[in-house]
Amino acid sequence: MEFKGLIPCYVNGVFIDTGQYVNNINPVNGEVISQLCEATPALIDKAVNSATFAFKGAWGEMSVNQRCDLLHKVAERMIERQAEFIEAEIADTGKSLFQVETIDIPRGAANFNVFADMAKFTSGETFLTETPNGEKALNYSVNKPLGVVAVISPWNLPLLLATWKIAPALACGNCVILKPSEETSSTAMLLAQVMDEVGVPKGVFNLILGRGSIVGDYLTAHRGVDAVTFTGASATGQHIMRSVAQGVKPISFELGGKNSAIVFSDADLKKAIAGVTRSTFTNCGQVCLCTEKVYVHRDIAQAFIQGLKHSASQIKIGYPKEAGVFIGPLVSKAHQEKVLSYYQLAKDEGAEVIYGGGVPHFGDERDNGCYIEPTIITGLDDNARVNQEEIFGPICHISIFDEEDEVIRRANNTEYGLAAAIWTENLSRAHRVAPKLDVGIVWVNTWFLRDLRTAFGGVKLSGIGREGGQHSMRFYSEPTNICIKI
Ligand SMILES: NC(=O)c1ccc[n+]([C@@H]2O[C@H](COP(=O)([O-])OP(=O)(O)OC[C@H]3O[C@@H](n4cnc5c(N)ncnc54)[C@H](O)[C@@H]3O)[C@@H](O)[C@H]2O)c1
Ligand SMILES: N/C(=C\C=C\C=O)C(=O)O
Repeated sequence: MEFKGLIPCYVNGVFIDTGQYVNNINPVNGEVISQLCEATPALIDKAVNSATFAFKGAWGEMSVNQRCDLLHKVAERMIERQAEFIEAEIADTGKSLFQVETIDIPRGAANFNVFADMAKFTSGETFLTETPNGEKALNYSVNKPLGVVAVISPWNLPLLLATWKIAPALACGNCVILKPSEETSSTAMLLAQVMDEVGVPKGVFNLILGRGSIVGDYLTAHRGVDAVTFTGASATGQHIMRSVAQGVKPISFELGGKNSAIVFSDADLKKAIAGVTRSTFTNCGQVCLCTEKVYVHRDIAQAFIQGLKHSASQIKIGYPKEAGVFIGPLVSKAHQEKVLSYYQLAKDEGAEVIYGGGVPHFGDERDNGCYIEPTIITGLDDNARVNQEEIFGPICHISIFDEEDEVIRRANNTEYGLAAAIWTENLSRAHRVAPKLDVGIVWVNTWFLRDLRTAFGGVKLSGIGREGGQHSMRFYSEPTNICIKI
């Protein structure tokens, strides 16, 4: 069935035009490029029933090796079709070709390979028990899947963040219902096609599309959903927590951040400038791990600030496929307005704008898009709203510090706790400072360098739980301990 210009849902192995639509906008020029088919409550019920049936049937009866072989086939087919995935991701997000072909799509496929391998080597535990009164027993555990898992993903790294959850959930034997962001559903539809092509049994993977406040809400509260894994804003996470409370369902949350980069006087200045440029402006600042607060030691502050300003001025903004373009537009008009409101707030709060602060003028269709200038500001107090609230755009505030204990306290002065980056050539200092930062992830002399076996997630308003490696295996399964008297 051809869905010209439509992005259909995918339920129980069938692509479905629901007859109610949400526009999909190209953030480069503001034009409608397609329409996603918004799921109805009846279709969501059908998705939950199909997933439950598959969980108890074809998928539940499949061996780990058979399941994981299929997931490797999904990754293989995604790579075969990567050109289509690249086109779709760029159409929805406007992000640069460089980013999509080096991060978004390769990681989308890698997530399936890594967790398919991991599931084959994940075991239970065994204990031979001898009690004080001489009884003996064998204790062993078996890991069982949760059942039907709702995956709700954001618009900033659409394919990467959806498959970061789908892959381990399926590898552990669960069935999945994916609700991607209504801003970026195209690669999710391609993923459904790939699942269909490689023969993932119907009902194992389902795709329901539409607005989070309507479709997402109905899904998370659904009695037939056994667990929810969510990546998105902290406020949305709070709402979902209330929805799942009734059923006391397992939740895994990757939420917002207000991340610091700390540049010590003994940093390699060139590396630090390049690193903070990447950590602030990658994906137009739309990565939960991005830096929005920079603390630089007084001794190198002026050199660092001039260097970062020059580095920001070299960033090429433009069409996604234009040679040398590092960043494109923000994802939507609404998000552009949100980020611009923080640019204005910073000025109202008395910030000094070192670089940027507005909207680039192209003199063509891009002026109808959602572009924004990379921006560097300074001069605000740590407790200013701009230094406390997540902006999720290409902006950082630079503060100067003198002492190590001072900067640790200031970097921790936030309700979030996701990530931080430390720049220092003194590794004793790095090992001393990193554990004192109240975050889930610390990078030293690098940023966003990822080993998928490591714990990924945050504390405080940045999330609940960890995913990655065995952390994912543990979240997407439940152990049953069995005690046999000997
Ligand atoms: N910690 C991380 O790994 C991580 C990664 C990416 C984005 N984020 C955060 O996500 C935010 C930006 O992404 P966003 O705007 O898509 O977030 P969002 O919370 O608005 O939306 C995320 C997803 O939740 C859905 N949703 C919205 N309201 C819902 C509801 N009431 N019930 C169920 N689902 C609902 C949306 O449709 C979307 O699919 C930022 O705060 C960013 O920090 C965090
Ligand atoms: N979860 C991951 C990245 C999250 C990025 C947030 O925007 C990852 O790299 O696995």
